[in-house]
Amino acid sequence: MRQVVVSAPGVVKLFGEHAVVYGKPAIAMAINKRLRVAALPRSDGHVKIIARDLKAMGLIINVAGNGEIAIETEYGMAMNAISYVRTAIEVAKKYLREPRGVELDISSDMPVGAGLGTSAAVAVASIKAYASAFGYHLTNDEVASLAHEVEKTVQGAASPMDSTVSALGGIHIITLQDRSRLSMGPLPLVVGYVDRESTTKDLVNNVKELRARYPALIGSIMDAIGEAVLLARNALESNDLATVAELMNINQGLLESLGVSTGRINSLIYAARRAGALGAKLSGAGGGGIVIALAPEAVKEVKIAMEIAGGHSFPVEKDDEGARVDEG
Ligand SMILES: Nc1ncnc2c1ncn2[C@@H]1O[C@H](COP(=O)(O)OP(=O)(O)O)[C@@H](O)[C@H]1O
Ligand SMILES: C[C@@](O)(CCOP(=O)(O)O)CC(=O)O
Ligand SMILES: [Mg+2]
Repeated sequence: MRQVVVSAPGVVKLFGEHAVVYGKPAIAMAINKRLRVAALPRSDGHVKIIARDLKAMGLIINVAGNGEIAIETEYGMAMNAISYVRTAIEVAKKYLREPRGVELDISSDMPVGAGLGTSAAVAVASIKAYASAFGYHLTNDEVASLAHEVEKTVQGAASPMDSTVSALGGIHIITLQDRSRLSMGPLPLVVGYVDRESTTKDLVNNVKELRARYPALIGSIMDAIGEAVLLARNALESNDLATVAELMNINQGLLESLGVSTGRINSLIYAARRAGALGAKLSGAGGGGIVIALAPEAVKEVKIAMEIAGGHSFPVEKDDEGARVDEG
């Protein structure tokens, strides 16, 4: 029995979120913020999940007459919160054909459910940690496709974007069938974030409903997002940051028209642009959550401006390494 610790990076979506679910390309980058899963095999066959970053949901506290305290959380909410990890273990067990018990202890550098791809990172790290704890070596390609299965199962419709980039690291242009790693210089991004009320699953579903109501119109918006992604690829590869930033602003306008931006997100975006960001957009499913700002000359100013506008903020860089065994 040995403990194994695996980490996987978070993912910022530079271009193309939502439209990627409908077959358009998207560009996403692994960042230097990680989620870690320590896996320890158990001989009793039980799966125990210690999720240190999840907030207790629907807390029920019962204090008896004798002072004894019983604490519960609302069952359905707790099951939802843990659904990615549970499904990751189910998928890994099926793949390894040898169900075994494990204790998973999860901790993360990132806000949960804000657009940094933590659902994919937790699936990637849990699958790799579970397999490694029992002596199986899964390649990061295998982990990527298993984690995509997890995202599809829990989210409903899900692209392979976050699962691929978290497993492999670096920056990739991705479609439903294909991916290619981009080679480019450093990209100085500042993340700002506000709380997100909805999950990615709900936001993807909102866009699906909008598309069903206005198929041609939403189809053209998604075509335009796809076009922006292709232009952005060229700009990134030729290190033309001014064009990258301009395309980020255009992509933001298109996301706004898909109904996934919010007033608070827009406040951060405009604050970042006023403070010197060349481009800023929401990143991920939206509905709150994170904004990314490209500010080569004004990282500090943009960080402060987004904080004054009511967000939390931190700079991020590209991480070329994907999922890795850190210990064990
Ligand atoms: N540290 C964590 N521990 C356990 N589960 C996590 C953790 N981080 C994320 N998750 C899972 O991922 C879900 C958030 O996924 P999602 O709504 O897709 O947002 P995002 O992927 O942008 O962070 C959480 O509700 C939880 O199920
Ligand atoms: C909206 C979407 O394009 C990205 C969602 O990213 P996140 O879960 O918000 O980090 C959905 C997907 O690609 O599966
Ligand atoms: Mg997610």
